[in-house]
Amino acid sequence: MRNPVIIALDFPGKKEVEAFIDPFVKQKVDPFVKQKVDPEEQQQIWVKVGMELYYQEGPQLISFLKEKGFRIFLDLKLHDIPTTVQKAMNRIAVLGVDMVNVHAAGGTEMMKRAIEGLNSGSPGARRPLCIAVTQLTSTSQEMLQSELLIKESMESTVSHYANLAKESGLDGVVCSPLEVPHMKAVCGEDFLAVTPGIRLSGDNKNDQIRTADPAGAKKLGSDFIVVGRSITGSVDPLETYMTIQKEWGIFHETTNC
Ligand SMILES: O=C(O)c1cc(=O)[nH]c(=O)n1[C@@H]1O[C@H](COP(=O)(O)O)[C@@H](O)[C@H]1O
Repeated sequence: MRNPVIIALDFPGKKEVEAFIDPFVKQKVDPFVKQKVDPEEQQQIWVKVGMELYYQEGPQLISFLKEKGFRIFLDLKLHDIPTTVQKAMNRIAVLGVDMVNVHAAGGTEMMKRAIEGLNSGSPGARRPLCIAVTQLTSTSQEMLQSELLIKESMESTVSHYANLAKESGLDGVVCSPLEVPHMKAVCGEDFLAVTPGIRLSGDNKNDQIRTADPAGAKKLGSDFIVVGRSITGSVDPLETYMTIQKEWGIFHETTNC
């Protein structure tokens, strides 16, 4: 079964989140919207809570979203010395979120200790998936070379960071859909590719550089797509979510449509 689209809740506070999720909750929308499916097969909607929202609302917002039945990717992109990251991950695990992330640039020791922190904070429970940001989707090949002084291609750099993440015991990486085939060839099909930088054709790219549309991301092998402004900034977010789910292929693999 495909993973549903992850909606990036990039809002300043809970008030805006409540207004946004209201139609989703009211219609009890699931990723197979408008299709009759066996309730057993229904999946929960995934949302991503990032720095802006979490720094404003804190752990209470996570409890609120969990009570509403959402699955949660807590995107705080940890990047610090290993001990600090381990201790922070122990606290994050206690929140009971489904997915968390670090920057692979923190190195293998930091990533291993992130997993240790998550394990120690999830006794008896399944630890959250932990993925590593390889290169932000706002970084261009030109920036990679001129600002970060990385001479390799974007694809090789992403795959190298992904390999370090795999060696450190992580579950996958964040990259753009464009690097997924190379990354999977290096790390294997089972190593997760979570890909932001998703735009519908005609959408403003804003600050994203390495982008693809949902169908393109599917073709390139992404496991999860993360979509923010294309949904949150649209006139009818629920309708746009459904359109993206369809392009992403949810219907295709679960119904006869
Ligand atoms: O880790 C992330 O989620 C992330 C990594 C990355 O390389 N690029 C990236 O855009 N993101 C996040 O994905 C979301 C993309 O939002 P939109 O550009 O509005 O679709 C934002 O919340 C970003 O913080």
